[in-house]
Amino acid sequence: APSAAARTAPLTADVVIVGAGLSGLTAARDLVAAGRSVVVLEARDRPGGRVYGMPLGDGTTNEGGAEFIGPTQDRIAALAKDMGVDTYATYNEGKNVYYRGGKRSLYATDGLLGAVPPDWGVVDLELALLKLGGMVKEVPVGEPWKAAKAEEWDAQTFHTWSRSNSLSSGARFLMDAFASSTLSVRSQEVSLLYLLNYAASAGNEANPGTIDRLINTRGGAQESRFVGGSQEVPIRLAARLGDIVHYNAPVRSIVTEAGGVTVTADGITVSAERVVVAMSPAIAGKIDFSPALPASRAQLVQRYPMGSVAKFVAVYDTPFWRADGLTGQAVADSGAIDATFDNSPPDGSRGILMGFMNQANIRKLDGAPAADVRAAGLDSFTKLFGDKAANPTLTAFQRWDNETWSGGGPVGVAPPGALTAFGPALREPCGRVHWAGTETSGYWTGYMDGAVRSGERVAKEVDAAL
Ligand SMILES: Cc1cc2nc3c(=O)[nH]c(=O)nc-3n(C[C@H](O)[C@H](O)[C@H](O)COP(=O)(O)OP(=O)(O)OC[C@H]3O[C@@H](n4cnc5c(N)ncnc54)[C@H](O)[C@@H]3O)c2cc1C
Repeated sequence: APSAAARTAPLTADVVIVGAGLSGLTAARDLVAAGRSVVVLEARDRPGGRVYGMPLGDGTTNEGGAEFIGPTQDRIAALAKDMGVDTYATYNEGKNVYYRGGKRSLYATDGLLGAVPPDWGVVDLELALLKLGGMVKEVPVGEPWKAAKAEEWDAQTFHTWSRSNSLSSGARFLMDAFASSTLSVRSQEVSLLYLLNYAASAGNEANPGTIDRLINTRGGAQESRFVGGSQEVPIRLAARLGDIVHYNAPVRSIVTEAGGVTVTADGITVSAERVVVAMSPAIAGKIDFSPALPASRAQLVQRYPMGSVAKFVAVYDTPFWRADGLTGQAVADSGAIDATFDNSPPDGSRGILMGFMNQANIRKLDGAPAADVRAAGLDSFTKLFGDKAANPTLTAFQRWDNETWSGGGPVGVAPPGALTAFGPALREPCGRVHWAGTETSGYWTGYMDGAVRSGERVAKEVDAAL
């Protein structure tokens, strides 16, 4: 930690980076490598932002925020490799659990069509997804507002589209579950164009994005995990950057004057040529800019809300569901948890179940005492995986919707009308102020990979401008 004197003396650098999440840290790495002097200001007392190892209470941690990495996520993969953080396969042997209308059933994950839930609505669903997949191909990655049908698609929610393109309650439930489990919003809250772009972005320069790559475990975004937890990546990167990263330094104002910018955080002021704001639009909206930002940017931040997400985990002596022939993955239409994964360590030396509490489910528990959250989480696990789930040795819980410096998660989600009118303001620099963060990425927007890509893009942008 910097000394008190260092914290009060004004600093000077070529570039100030606001935010030590993956996007800000990556930008810092590349700008330092380009020979620029950099100061990183981070509001929290730790690096990583939405990547966080939540304490289990016994000295170990489990992923409380971002967790998985999958194929075509090349930039986070390269960064992790550089940091010496290995990956291992997400546990995916056996059957998944489907819980709908009070009925629990099991389904295979390795069928001809992949993991298809046992619901009469799936035929209907597959037809709708086929149509959706065709539309995904028409979206220019990272510039959805340029799609030929952008206006039409941005004029409706995914809910509106899913109701006019399916008849069965099963297909509708599964499409809502798709929005909920990928974006942590209700389908009513998200623009169809945003969702299409999200799928278009689930790829790389050689492999166009697909809905399957977004939702799948095997072959998709949930395929692998990081040994030691995803937080190892930002922790090691921040350590490598050393004392240019200042913690407990929430930036309050950014003033642009003729010769440069002055960035003021609690206890520390930095003068620089350029500033990179590396966070979601909604959280960037808390910073006071002088002169005021152009209206398109000032209003974008009012139209890009974060999803509502939390993770609940329970620790058991063994991953007992594996012995029962289950992957530990489930989809549910009721209870506090609507999707689950096996979050056990690589050697399976103990069992850890993770449940997502998304959108309305987590809002119901707003302000609830810890004991009530625990009871609601264990009630879900028991319904899905049986009575053995009722008696964990430890539980832990991390909600994001009331985190001051995240405001929700996993990502900012555009409602109808936002992308077509304000989308370009996501990345367009405002004078000496540049923007990073996963929300600004073309490929894998919303993911760690998108955050890293955005840091790499902004570093080039700033280096060229200096
Ligand atoms: C529950 C959950 C599950 C997820 N699962 C996955 C997953 O499995 N795989 C995946 O790839 N991604 C996942 N994500 C998404 C992933 O976490 C993000 O895409 C990525 O971490 C975003 O990085 P970022 O740098 O863009 O933003 P952030 O991580 O939000 O970083 C922004 C940083 O800026 C700081 N900050 C904010 N305001 C200020 C200020 N005024 N002054 C100084 N500092 C400030 C914040 O504290 C933070 O450290 C998940 C996210 C959540 C919440």
